[in-house]
Formats: sequence, structure tokens, C-alpha cells
Amino acid sequence: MSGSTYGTQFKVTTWGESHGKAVGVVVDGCPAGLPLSEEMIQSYLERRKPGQNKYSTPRKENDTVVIESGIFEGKTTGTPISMRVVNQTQRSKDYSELASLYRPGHADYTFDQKYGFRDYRGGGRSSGRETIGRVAAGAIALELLKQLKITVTAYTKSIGTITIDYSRCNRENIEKSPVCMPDLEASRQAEEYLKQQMEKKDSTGGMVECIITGMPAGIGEPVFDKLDANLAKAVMSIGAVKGFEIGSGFQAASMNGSEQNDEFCVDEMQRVQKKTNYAGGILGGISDGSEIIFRAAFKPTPSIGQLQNTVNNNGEAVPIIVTGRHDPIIVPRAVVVVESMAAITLVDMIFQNMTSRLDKICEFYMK
Ligand SMILES: Cc1cc2nc3c(=O)[nH]c(=O)nc-3n(C[C@H](O)[C@H](O)[C@H](O)COP(=O)(O)O)c2cc1C
Ligand SMILES: C=C(O[C@@H]1CC(C(=O)O)=C[C@@H](OP(=O)(O)O)[C@H]1O)C(=O)O
Repeated sequence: MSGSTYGTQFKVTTWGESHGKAVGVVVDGCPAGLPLSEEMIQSYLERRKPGQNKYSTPRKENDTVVIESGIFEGKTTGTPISMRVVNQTQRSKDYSELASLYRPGHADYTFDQKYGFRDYRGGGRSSGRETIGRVAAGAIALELLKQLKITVTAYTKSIGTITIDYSRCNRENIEKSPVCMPDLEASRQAEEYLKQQMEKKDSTGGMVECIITGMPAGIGEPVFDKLDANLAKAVMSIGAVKGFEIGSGFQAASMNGSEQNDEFCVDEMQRVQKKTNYAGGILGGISDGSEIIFRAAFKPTPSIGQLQNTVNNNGEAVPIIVTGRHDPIIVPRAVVVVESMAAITLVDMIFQNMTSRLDKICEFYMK
């Protein structure tokens, strides 16, 4: 199966299935000399881990990472970094009835159509568990970005009908909120809303917003590898993401040029700035030096305990009630996955940019 690798200079290949022996990732293209340890990677994986609270799947896993290669004396060596997390609490009997049924909203039917054969125990490669590899690789990318003073911060913007109010937001609240909202009042309302949906055995969707600071102007490769195009691809490749927007996003369609255009100005240090940021920090596919801001819409978790209609692999209409351990909402656990995919994209594009100017290449090699 192709399609498991993302990136060109900073290459990330995830592997493994939800009910297989293990899941993991190989990262190729990380420069030598980055301080890195299992503890550092683990701190990111803890934010994604299943079974964290009542709004996440009851499947409990330690998700303990083992780094198999690419590190010596606490630093990266420049060679491929392989990381592995063993699956410990698979309960494959939950899936025995689903062997011949197609869950509405999940990837069972399309995998059968594509391969003619599927490991029906869990979501396989389309399980949320695949995102462990993304977060482990993203941790490395985020550590690299720290060296460049670039920050990537994602949080829950909305859950169902509840949206954060920016006047009440504080970044420190994100980790205090069980649903990763920077607005604790919205977080409390979202918890109420989630409880109501969970009582009805229903799931809920929501939106993740991500803000990138410190990104220099000039990063992005016209025309097919524009920074916004690659961010969209990276984020849309996360399971359950149904929409991506940057800056004013879909609202741009109802704005006028006089509103949407960000006027340029010069600050007291004679640096070019923008008065507003409807562009979301990217113009012509190239970072413009201001904050990059984007949003990802997540659909509600497809596996729900309500009675639904489906068909089996003989084409017969059958009722289905999905049992097993599922996330009532995906969004809070996906926040760090969004940060990770953004960071991987930024690092890959910063590395690609290193060949864009002869003067910089000469500066580097003629020293
Ligand atoms: C972090 C994360 C956790 C997820 N948890 C579940 C889950 O518990 N149950 C489920 O049915 N789908 C879950 N999903 C969603 C499925 O992976 C996704 O819907 C499926 O791959 C089909 O892909 P699509 O929704 O993009 O079409 C999760 C996704 C992510 C990213
Ligand atoms: C275990 C995780 O989430 C899983 C994501 C998932 C799915 O279909 O995406 C289905 C459930 O797992 P299982 O395959 O055991 O039914 C979730 O618990 C995880 O993300 O680590």
C-alpha cells in the first residue's frame, strides 16, 4: 500500500494497525545534533493517548514509545529515527460481528472495495491509532521548530454548537480544559453538551484552530507545493477531517476586496508588516512573516451505539449497533495531531527552502 509517507526532505512514514502488534513511524531527514529522548517524545504522546477522561475512548493504552534508531548520546545522528509503540489492550472480539458489516461513516466498505480483503479487527490503518506515528514524528518537528523560535499552538475552537469566545481565552486554559478549549466557560458548556449527546449514544464533531508564530517570510514552493496547499493536505490526511480553512477561509467568499486585502505598512524598525491578517499568514503560497492561522473541521466519530441501517458484504440490508470502545468526540485528542502535522509540514518546507537563493547558498558554503 503506498501513501504511508509524507514529506520530501523531512520524510515521515507511519506504519501499523490498531489491533496489530504495534504502531510506529520512521522519520528520515532529521539533521544531526537535535537533543532528543524518549521522555520528550512521550510528553507529546500523553496528550493524544486514549482513555484520558470521560470524553475519550475507554480503551486504555500506555502508549509508551521506544526509540529504535537514530539517537546517540541524547542527540539525533542524522540517520533514520524509528519509533515504536506496542498495542497492549486490543479487544478484537468487539469487531467479530463487523467482519461482514460496513459501519456507516467508517472506512470498512472502501477498504474492502480497494483491497478485496481487510483486517476487520479495529479500524486498521484508518484507525485514530495511526496518529501515534504522526505525533511521535511531530514531536521531533516541534523540537526542531523550537530551535528556530517558531511556535505551533492548536486548541479546540468549537464542539457541536459551542464556540469559544476570544475575550475569555487564555492559552494556559488549554491544558486545564478536559476538551482543550482556551475558554473555560465554553469548555464547561461543551462538557454539558457532550454529556447530553453521550446519553443519546451519539457522537459530536468540532473544530480545531491552530496558530503558528515566528515563521519567517519566504517559505513555500509555488506552484504545487504552496505552504497553504501542503498544510491542507497534511491536515486533511488526518482521519475524520472534513474541512480546512486558512485566515478568513470560507468567509472570504462573502467579503469585498477592500475588506479582505491586508494593507501593508512599515513598523518603527522599518520592517514590512500587515495591518490585518485575513490572508492567514500566507500569500501566493509563501509565508508572509505574520501569524499563520488555520482551522480544521472534524466530523463526529462514526462508530456510535445507536441503531443504524447498513449492508453486509453479501449486499443484504442489515441493522447495525456498533459496540466497542469509541471516542464520543475526536477533537480534543486530535489537537496535538493537528499541531504535529503542521510542524512536520513547516520543517519540510523550511528544509526545501534552503535551495531557493544562490546568495544564501554562497553565504553558507563560502564561509
Ligand atoms: C485521534 C482520532 C481518534 C479517532 N477515534 C475514533 C473512534 O474511536 N471510533 C471511530 O469510529 N472513529 C474514530 N476516528 C475516526 C476514524 O479514524 C475516521 O473516521 C475513519 O478513518 C474514516 O475516515 P474519514 O472519516 O476521514 O472518512 C478517530 C480519528 C482520530 C484522528
Ligand atoms: C485506541 C485509540 O482510538 C481508537 C480509534 C478507533 C478508530 O476507529 O479510529 C477506534 C477505537 O479503537 P478500537 O480499534 O480498539 O475499537 C478507539 O479506541 C487510539 O487512538 O489510540
